[in-house]
Amino acid sequence: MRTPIIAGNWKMNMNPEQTAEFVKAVKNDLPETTKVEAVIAAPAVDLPALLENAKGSNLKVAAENCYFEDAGAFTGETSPKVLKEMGVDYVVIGHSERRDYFHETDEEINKKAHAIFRNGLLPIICCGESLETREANKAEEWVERQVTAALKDLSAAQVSSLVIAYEPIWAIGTGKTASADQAEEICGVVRKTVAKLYDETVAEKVRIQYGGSVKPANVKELMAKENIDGGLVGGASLVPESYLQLVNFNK
Ligand SMILES: O=C[C@H](O)COP(=O)(O)O
Repeated sequence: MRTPIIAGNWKMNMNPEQTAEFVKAVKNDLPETTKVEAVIAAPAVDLPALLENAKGSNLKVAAENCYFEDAGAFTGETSPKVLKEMGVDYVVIGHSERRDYFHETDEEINKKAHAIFRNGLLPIICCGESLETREANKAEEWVERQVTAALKDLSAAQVSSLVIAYEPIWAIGTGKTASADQAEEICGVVRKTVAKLYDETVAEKVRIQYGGSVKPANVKELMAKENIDGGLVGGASLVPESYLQLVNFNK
C-alpha cells in the first residue's frame, strides 16, 4: 500500500513570518503521517521558520531545490548536506520552472537525485510535457525520457522510496487541470517506465503525484485514480484552509 503524499510547493511566495503563521494555523489538523503525508516545500530562506514551527507536528518539510555538491565554492547554492542537518525530509528537483527559467538539465537533475540520497534525504522528481509536446502526441515519450534520465544509476531501493511528480506544464498555475483521466494516463506511463527500468515490485512502491491546478474541488477525483498517489500543489497550498482540505481529502 502506498501512503498518499500531498505536497504544497510554495515557490517564491512566502516570507518567514507568513511561514510561521501558516504552520500555526494548520499544525493541529494534519492527518496522521501513516494515512497521508502532508508536506510543504518552501524556499530556503523560509526553511528555518518552517522547521521550527512544524516541530512535533505531522508536517513534513521539503526544500524546493538543492545543489549536487555537498559543500564548496558554489556561490548562492543550497547544500543537501546542510538541508539534512537542518531536519528537512524531501527536496523537489526538476520542476519545470527550474528547467525552463534556470536551464536545469536532465543530467543535473540526476546528479541532484544522487546527492539527495547520499545525504539521507528523499527527492520529489518532477517531469511533464509542454502544450506543444502534448499536441504533437509526444507526451508519453517525453515523460518516459525525463524519468529515465532522472533515475540513471539509482538503485532499486532508492527508486522504491522516492516520489515522482507528473506536472503537465500547460496545467501549472493556469487553472487548466489535466482531466483525472489525462493525469492517470501519464502517471501510468511513469509507473510503466519504472517497471521497465527496474521491475514491477519497484514500480508498485514508487509514489507518483499529479501537479497542475490541483485544488480542493478536484483533489478527490484525482486521488481516486489507481496510479495517482498524491499531489504537488502550488497556488492552492498557500492558504491554510485550502491546504487542510487538500491533505485531509480522504476524510
Ligand atoms: O509545483 C506545483 C505546480 O507547479 C502546480 O502549481 P499550481 O497548483 O499553482 O498549478
